[in-house]
Order: sequence, then C-alpha cells, then structure tokens
Amino acid sequence: MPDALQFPIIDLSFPDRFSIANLIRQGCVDHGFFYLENHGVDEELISKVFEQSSNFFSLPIEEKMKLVRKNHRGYTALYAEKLDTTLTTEGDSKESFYIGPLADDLNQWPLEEDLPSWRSTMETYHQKLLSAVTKLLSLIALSLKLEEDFFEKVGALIEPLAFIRLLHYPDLNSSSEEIFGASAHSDYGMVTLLVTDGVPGLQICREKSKQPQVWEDVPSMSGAFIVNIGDMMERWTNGLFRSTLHRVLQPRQDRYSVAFFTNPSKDCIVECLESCCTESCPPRFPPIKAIDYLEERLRLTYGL
Ligand SMILES: O=C(O)CCC(=O)C(=O)O
Ligand SMILES: [Fe+2]
Repeated sequence: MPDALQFPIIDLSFPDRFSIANLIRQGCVDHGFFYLENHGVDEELISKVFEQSSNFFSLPIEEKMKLVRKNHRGYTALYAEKLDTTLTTEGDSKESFYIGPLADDLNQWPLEEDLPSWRSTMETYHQKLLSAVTKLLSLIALSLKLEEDFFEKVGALIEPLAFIRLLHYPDLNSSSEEIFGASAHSDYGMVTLLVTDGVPGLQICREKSKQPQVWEDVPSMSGAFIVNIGDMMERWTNGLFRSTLHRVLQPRQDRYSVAFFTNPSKDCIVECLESCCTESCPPRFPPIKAIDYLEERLRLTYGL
C-alpha cells in the first residue's frame, strides 16, 4: 500500500506570496494537485450550493430532462457521458449540471417557483470562484517566475470560459469494477477547484504510462478546495506542471461534488512559455487557441 497522498496546503491569504508561489510550484510539479484554504468563499455559500444541487438532482427525471445539455450548459443524465473514451463499457454512473459564463445568456435555469434562489446561489458561487481563481492564477504566474499579471496580459482572463459542474454519483448498489463514477481523465483547462461532500472516491494516477497503473486516494480536506492543473496549463508549461489523470470510483453511498473548471478566454493563445523550453527541451505542443482546444476535447468526450 503506498503512503497516503500529501499535497501542499496553499493559504490564499498568506502574506508571503513568494513562499506560497514556491509551494504551488512544488504541488504542480510533483502531483498536479494541491489544497487551497482561506480562499474567501464562505462555507455557508458552499453548503447552500450542495443543498441546491441535491434539490435539483432529486427532481423527477422528466423535469431534469427539460434542461438537458445544450451549448454545453444544463443537465447530463446517468450513463450519458464517458470521460475515458477508450472504455467499451457503458457511460459513467453520474449525473451532472453545467453552468457556464454568466455574461453570455446561454445558461439554462430551473424555474424560480420550482427551486427558489437556485439561480442566484449558483451565480454568486460562480462569481466568488472566479475571483478566487484570479488570485490563484497570479500566484501560479509567480510560481512560474512570470509577472503576477501574466494571465491577464495574455488575455486569458478577459472572459474566461469558466464552468461550474454540479455532480451527483448515486449509490447504485452495484459492484461492477468496469463502471466508474467518473472514468479516468485529465481536465482540459487551466485549473479546476473541486469541493466534495467528504464521501471518498476520487483517485489519481501519477504515472499514466506506467503499467500496471497505480491509483491513489485523494482525501478531501474540510474547508479547502482540491485544486488540480488542467491540460492547457500543462501545455503552457511544456509539461512542467502536470495535468494528472484522475477518476472517481463508484461510491458506496450517494456522493455529491462541485467542480469549477477554468479555461482561458476563447481567443487566448496557449503556447509554451519561454522559461519552460530550451534547445534541448523544445516545445512539446504547438500553440493553440483556447476555444479550438476546448471544442476538440468536448467533441471527443460528447461526440458532438
Ligand atoms: O467528483 C470528483 O471528485 C471529481 C470530478 C472530476 O474529476 C471532473 O468532473 O472532472
Ligand atoms: Fe476531473
């Protein structure tokens, strides 16, 4: 049995930004994961989001299907999505709901009379998370020896493609080893901030090409977000920061989690940072426009 994973704990309010940036670097290089505490998002708001998430998923399926996913916003039913596109089994045993950027009017919302304050709770959460991510990205820039406003300067934060994803993994009382709550995948964007209800299930595989794969449990930490690096950040850093493979086992009891995915604004070009390549270590990925990368990954997952 490998030892339990120990990710660095980043305190977003800690005044010594350079020591925090070093710790972030260590987390991103070693695991692609760290915990984030004192992030400025009230526990009360987080509890409300979980409560409202459970209210939505408890609706009859016909009601939920009225908000079925369009423009990558809305409801995805149980087994309708498979994150690991190499698997031949049926889809992942989870249901989910996406809420995208608030400004573009593409989001789908349950009726206020059915779920009072649902929309306002999610909108507040979206805004708070975006503000925490913006602070975090300035520290990530420092950790890469860049100017703190690097991600602003390259246009990543003009209208970031940021998505809340409410997740519900029902206890299905089945023990198939072939079906996952969320099958193995890496996230597509810059960083993901995840909060769970504490029910175990999340695992990471640090060496994706090593066989047999070794999967380690990621414990939740009360009051902290679990942060992981996504593929676009891996491309920016030429693989220095890892976008680590992860999955969720089918839980033995109902499990809820809320992910916040942040992708750069659509026209932002993601290209290898000068500080991350040399003659002997050239860029591994060509420059790419954020929206093109995101759309291709969504196409592969959802077959759009
Ligand atoms: O529910 C979780 O713990 C993780 C979810 C996840 O990895 C995802 O939605 O990308
Ligand atoms: Fe993920």
